[in-house]
Amino acid sequence: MFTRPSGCFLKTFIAHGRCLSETKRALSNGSFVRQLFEQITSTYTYIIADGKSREAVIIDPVITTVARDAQLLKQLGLRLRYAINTHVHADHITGSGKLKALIPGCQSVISKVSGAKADVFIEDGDVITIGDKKDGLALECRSTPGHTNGCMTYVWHEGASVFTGDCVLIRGCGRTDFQQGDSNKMYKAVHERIFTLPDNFIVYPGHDYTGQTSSTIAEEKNFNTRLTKSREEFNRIMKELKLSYPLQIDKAVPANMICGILPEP
Ligand SMILES: N[C@@H](CCC(=O)N[C@@H](CSS)C(=O)NCC(=O)O)C(=O)O
Repeated sequence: MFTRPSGCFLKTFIAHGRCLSETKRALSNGSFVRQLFEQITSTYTYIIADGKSREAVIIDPVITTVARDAQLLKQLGLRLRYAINTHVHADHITGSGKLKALIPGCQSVISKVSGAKADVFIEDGDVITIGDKKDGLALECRSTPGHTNGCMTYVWHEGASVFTGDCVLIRGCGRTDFQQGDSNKMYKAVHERIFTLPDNFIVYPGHDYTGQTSSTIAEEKNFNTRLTKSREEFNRIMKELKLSYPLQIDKAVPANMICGILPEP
């Protein structure tokens, strides 16, 4: 049974006009989402905590901000169970390997399709649970290929929240021009697996380059500048994006295939 979420927005630290750490969704049972920002690659990391057990997961940690994240988990009295990646990132190295080394009991998670190393491999329809088996916190895994083949979107139904990684971004979407990128697959995945969620669900993206932090399904269904178009128009937009390659792509992709564990120099 789902409980009704009550909105609670608590800004904790602001730098350069951007909130670096913000509690977004908090439920009356103590469960919450904390959004954290990494400034070099404009990446969002999320801690999702189960209020009752104080167990937590982290989505898309970045290697350079692992110390910050580990300290916050400690301060909040949270036991990290899973470091989850939405996909094999091309712009930054994942922090999941480093978090595993720092926090005993933490396991890394990624989709099986990604081909990357991890402790736990997930597939479409799997549910990641923490806390009590019956009334703990549950994240549904939805395969949403297009940016990469192995992209997963995570749905926290009880918190009316969806973590879209580099699939749906606020008013935009992830690029589809490398790493098995495919705009047809992305369009289908978004319309069938993300835009079919209830309108009030909060969309938490993997990045934002314009200073925004979250959106909703209703907003993106109405105002997304790419995904509201026809499939043909969407394909044309994605083909003509002509973005330069991420600066760290050559070291990030190979490192992320092995959980962000860098070989000794
Ligand atoms: N300049 C950044 C890379 C920016 C970029 O390509 N972002 C990706 C997600 S990370 S692979 C993307 O999909 N962008 C979509 C868009 O429309 O901007 C860097 O050098 O790291």
